[in-house]
Amino acid sequence: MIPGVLTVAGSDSGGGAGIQADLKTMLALGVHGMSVVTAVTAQNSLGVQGAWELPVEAVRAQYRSVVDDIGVRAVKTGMLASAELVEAVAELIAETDAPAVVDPVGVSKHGDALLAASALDSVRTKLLPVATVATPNLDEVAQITGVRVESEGEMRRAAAAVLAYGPRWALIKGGHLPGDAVDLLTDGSEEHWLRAPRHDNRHTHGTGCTLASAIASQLAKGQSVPEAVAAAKEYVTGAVAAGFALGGGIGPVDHGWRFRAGSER
Ligand SMILES: Nc1ncnc2c1ncn2[C@@H]1O[C@H](COP(=O)(O)OP(=O)(O)OP(=O)(O)O)[C@@H](O)[C@H]1O
Ligand SMILES: Cc1ncc(COP(=O)(O)O)c(N)n1
Repeated sequence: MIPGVLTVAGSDSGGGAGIQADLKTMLALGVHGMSVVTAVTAQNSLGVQGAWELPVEAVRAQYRSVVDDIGVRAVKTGMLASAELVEAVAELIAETDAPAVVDPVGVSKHGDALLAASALDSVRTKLLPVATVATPNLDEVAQITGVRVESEGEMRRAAAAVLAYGPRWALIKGGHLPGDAVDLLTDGSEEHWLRAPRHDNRHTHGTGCTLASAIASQLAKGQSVPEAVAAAKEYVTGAVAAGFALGGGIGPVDHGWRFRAGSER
């Protein structure tokens, strides 16, 4: 049976991040991708030109349609836009018997807000406690916990601050630090450092969404959290290496890099 994975996230019209990145990642990793759209963005390689949230009822209905009939082996969350949506999604996850990967998306690569400032408290107190793995980048760590990380050594303190809100595991993404692309995965007792060479490629739109969806896909296939994160890191590293120009700004990572390996693009 092909395991089903559900993404609860915003739509990126440019196809590089959000729901579109999630579904492409799921296809590439051999699971059946399903989606709950929380918001629609008008977005391209230059930034986010507009964003519209869906009513909470529309989000609940999509989620229930999928879970009640088809069932899910893992859930991934991305852009949730408002406190109301964060709380509704946290309640739905709490009722679901499947691991949840929470990417607490705050701002886009271009600095456009994808989460209201008034929703931060709901992320801390409602969403993080139901996460199996939380995957904040360093800006999100600072917003959520107040801990500012400027070197690899400080990532441990950031992880402890995130774990204090209750996720089972924290994956602190060091993609924004100079040097190797280093992430720290920990549950407070085990510690796994994931290190990959930094690819000098500006076309990295969608890295965070891709990594979180890849983790959810691997969990759905039955891997443990450390195994799933290691496999997801390898997938996102290849996708960043193959990221390509599209439009006039930051292009997307290549979700199909493994299909294209050895063939002409
Ligand atoms: N230039 C790069 N080369 C290799 N890996 C990278 C690069 N940039 C980011 N990564 C990796 O991509 C994953 C996502 O990390 P990042 O910190 O970029 O997340 P994010 O900030 O949520 O994404 P985004 O910056 O797209 O919003 C991490 O595993 C990170 O180490
Ligand atoms: C709808 C939507 N969701 C999320 C992101 C962040 O993207 P990422 O952190 O993967 O680059 C985005 N730009 N747009």
